[in-house]
Amino acid sequence: MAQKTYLTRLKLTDFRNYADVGLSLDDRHVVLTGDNGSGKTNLLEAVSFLSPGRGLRRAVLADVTRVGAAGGFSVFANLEGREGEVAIGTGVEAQEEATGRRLRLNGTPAKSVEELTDHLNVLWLTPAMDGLFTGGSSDRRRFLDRLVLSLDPAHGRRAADYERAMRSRNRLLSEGRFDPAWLTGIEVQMAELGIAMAAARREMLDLLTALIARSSETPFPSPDLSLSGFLDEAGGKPFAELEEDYRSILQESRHRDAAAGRTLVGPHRADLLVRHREKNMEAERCSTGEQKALLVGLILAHARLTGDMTGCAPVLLLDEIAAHLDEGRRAALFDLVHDLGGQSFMTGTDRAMFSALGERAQFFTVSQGKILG
Ligand SMILES: Nc1ncnc2c1ncn2[C@@H]1O[C@H](COP(=O)(O)OP(=O)(O)OP(=O)(O)O)[C@@H](O)[C@H]1O
Repeated sequence: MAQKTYLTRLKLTDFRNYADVGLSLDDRHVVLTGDNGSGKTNLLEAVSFLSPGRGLRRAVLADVTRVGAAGGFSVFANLEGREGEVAIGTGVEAQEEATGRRLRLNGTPAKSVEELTDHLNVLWLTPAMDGLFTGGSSDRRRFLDRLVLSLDPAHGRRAADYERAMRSRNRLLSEGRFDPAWLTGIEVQMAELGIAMAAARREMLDLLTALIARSSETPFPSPDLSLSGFLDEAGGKPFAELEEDYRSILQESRHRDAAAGRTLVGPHRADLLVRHREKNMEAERCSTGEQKALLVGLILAHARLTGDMTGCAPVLLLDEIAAHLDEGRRAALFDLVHDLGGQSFMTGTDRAMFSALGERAQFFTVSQGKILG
């Protein structure tokens, strides 16, 4: 059984519609109910700031600070983390909003937000992700990379370095500076990073596929997962060969890329393909309800994999998860979430929808930026 990581306290200052709120928690799941616009998703977003990145809304920091506040916001959390008790503080001061948020661990400034993953993993499912299968490939790629990140924290750095190298190559090509030594240097770096990124994605999907194959049946369909759009014929080729393949593709496509104004081949063009296994149908052709169920199945499988691989069950943020499920499916979902062994935060407008959780959850009512017990 994976170790449980859980929040024991959360305090928000000038965060979205919260001026100043504190919440004391035990290790059970957290159910937040309240009217539309009361602040439920905002609270989940605050918890998502306990992981690297821009949180579950991919927010611009300036939008997070409460309208009307003097400037800046903060999120403080105490948690029982992977390495024991830890106090996490993150936020920005008024004048820093453009530069990125600060992070303190036990009162000491952290070197980078990646250090958060030493203490916990936070995963989420929100209604904004409902269009994942029908929308553009960049959303699926971002989704895929977040899945990888929870198992392989170095993936974020690799992807950022790859993007940076690609941007410098694009700049050189667009300026017509075909300096072979310079371009080759960048392309070697892109090949190394790009193949490492592709390999990390593939490895995560292989692990997830194996986990799904050995899981017992649930009311949520099994997703079949694959990648396309970058070195699709790679098969079991060794890394060094793949790097050389990609490097020579880059070299040969300099003029084509210069004309296109972008790099046409690379892991930044890959796509996550999802199929509904039982129906043998692409996810984008499934009904809205089936797509949601597939996504739930995928997130739960990934949460389990994260627990298995890291030894720590993730904190799971499930926004409006119960809304469209019948009573039986809702109860089954709660059992599956509980079996993951972690602390989950769930939101909805109606407390009665969560009654099947019983004593497994602590309940709060959210009202106009206030939290009532
Ligand atoms: N920076 C901000 N300052 C003040 N209020 C904000 C800020 N950003 C968002 N809000 C407000 O916060 C309110 C609560 O939003 P939130 O998305 O948390 O609601 P919710 O309870 O999840 O509602 P729903 O059930 O409709 O999803 C919204 O009315 C929104 O306008």
